[in-house]
Order: sequence, then C-alpha cells, then structure tokens
Amino acid sequence: MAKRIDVKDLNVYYGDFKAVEGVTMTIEPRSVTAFIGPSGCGKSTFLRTLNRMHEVIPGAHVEGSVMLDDQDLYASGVDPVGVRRTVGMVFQRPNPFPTMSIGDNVTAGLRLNGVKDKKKLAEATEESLRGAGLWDEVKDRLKKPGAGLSGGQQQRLCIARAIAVNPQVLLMDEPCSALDPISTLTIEDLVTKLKDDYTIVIVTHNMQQASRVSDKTAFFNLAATGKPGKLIEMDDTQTIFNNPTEKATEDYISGRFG
Ligand SMILES: Nc1ncnc2c1ncn2[C@@H]1O[C@H](COP(=O)(O)OP(=O)(O)OP(=O)(O)O)[C@@H](O)[C@H]1O
Repeated sequence: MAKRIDVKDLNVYYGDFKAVEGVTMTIEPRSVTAFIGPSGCGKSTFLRTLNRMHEVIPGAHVEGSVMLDDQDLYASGVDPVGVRRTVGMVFQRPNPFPTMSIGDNVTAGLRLNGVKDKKKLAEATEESLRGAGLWDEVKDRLKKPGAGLSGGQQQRLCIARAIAVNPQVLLMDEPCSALDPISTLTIEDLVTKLKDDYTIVIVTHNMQQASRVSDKTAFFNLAATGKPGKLIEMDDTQTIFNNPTEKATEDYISGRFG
C-alpha cells in the first residue's frame, strides 16, 4: 500500500520566481520523513509538489520529476485529482467541512468518488476513525457537526478523512502547529502508528517533534531572501540531530538561526 517517492532535480516556481531549486531525494515507504528549515525555505511549497497541489496556484509550475514507485506524477495524461487521492494531505489548521457531521466529514471523499452503499460508508467511517484514534471519542455523536470538536479532535478527524480514501502517502504540513501540547502528542503517537501502513512526510518547525516522530530528516535552507530554497542534507534523523555533515544544519538544529 505505502509507496516510495523518488524526486529528481526538482525546481519549483511561482510564475518567474524559483522558490525551490534542484531537489533530489528518496522518501521511503512505511517511514516518517520530516522536512525542517527556516521560514520561507520552501518546505510547504516542495511538499505540495508531491501531490500536485502546487499547480492549483495560477502560474505555479515545476521542472524535474516526482515518481511514486514507477508512476511519474507529472507525466502527460496523469490526472492530478487521482494523484491527490493517492497522496493525501493534512493541513496546518484543522479544516473539517464546518456544516457537515462528523461521519459525513470522514466519508466526504468516498461519496465524491461515487460510493453510495450505506454499509460500506459506515464501515469506512468506523475504520478511518479508529485509524485516526478518534472512534471512541466520537462514536456516539457521528451525526453532530465536525466543527463541534476540539482542535486536536478536528485534526484527527481530518486525518480520518484523509485515510478514508485509502491513500498510499500522507503529507502533513505542520499538523500540530495549531494544537496544544497534549493534542500534539496524540497526533505524534498517531503518526508513529500510521507509518505501518503509509509513507508519511511531515513539515515541522518543532525540532523535538522531528526527532520524536521521524526516521529521516531533510533540512532545507535558502542563501538569502528572494533566492530559491535548497535541500541541504537528508539523512537518518539521529544523524541529522547528532552528527550532521553540514554546518548550516547544525546551526539550525541547535537554534543558532531560523
Ligand atoms: N502563493 C505563492 N505565491 C508566490 N510566492 C509564494 C507563494 N507561496 C509561497 N511563496 C514563496 O515561496 C517561498 C517558499 O515559501 P514556503 O511557504 O514554501 O516556505 P516554508 O519553508 O514552508 O515557510 P514556513 O516555514 O514559513 O511555512 C517563499 O519565498 C514564499 O514567499
């Protein structure tokens, strides 16, 4: 189910502005990869190229290739909507559909894909909510609005919604930055559990979080404002945090800049 991502020589643009330059990396299946680096170095921009979300911005485009196992995501004829189904995304702010019930939030993607069978939808609701560690908290109020949950519960609801369509990869863009410390730890535990089934990529500003949850860490940096962000180094998380090759990495993780 989980797939490997191979990125080669990727340049990412907003119109004429090159926001990210020359990224080559492999993201292993059934593992957690963290993207770290100072604000503006292109972590979120790069993340969004991994499910073709980047190009929804007018003028935004990429050069280079992103392979999901043996599928080139940017080959002509590839349907970006299908890519986004295979490579799910969880955003910084929990964004459940506010007027929808908890249950309908979970199955929104499935229903959009034409699934109508009530039993199937009910099974998917329970399985996804269990997967997101939220079932016990909401099983008696599936018909209540998703917006009535706490921030941490809403974020787990968004994770349930993302996994309900059976993706192979989960991209998470600072999924805990709007959450309190307890909810953050709950999401971190969940990420650790989900990696048995998915390839997970997480953007985080929280160094402890990167070191707690990730197997590999990629450090991005930029030479100056207006210059493109680059991948400086990527390695086992332990190595990046204890014995990085590049001085800039060490300076960043030890809090000397960024
Ligand atoms: N919609 C956009 N249009 C034009 N430029 C953009 C857009 N979004 C981001 N950028 C620019 O692309 C560069 C990378 O931004 P990005 O948000 O990817 O960085 P980041 O590392 O994720 O930052 P942060 O940690 O602050 O979220 C920045 O120079 C930013 O101003």
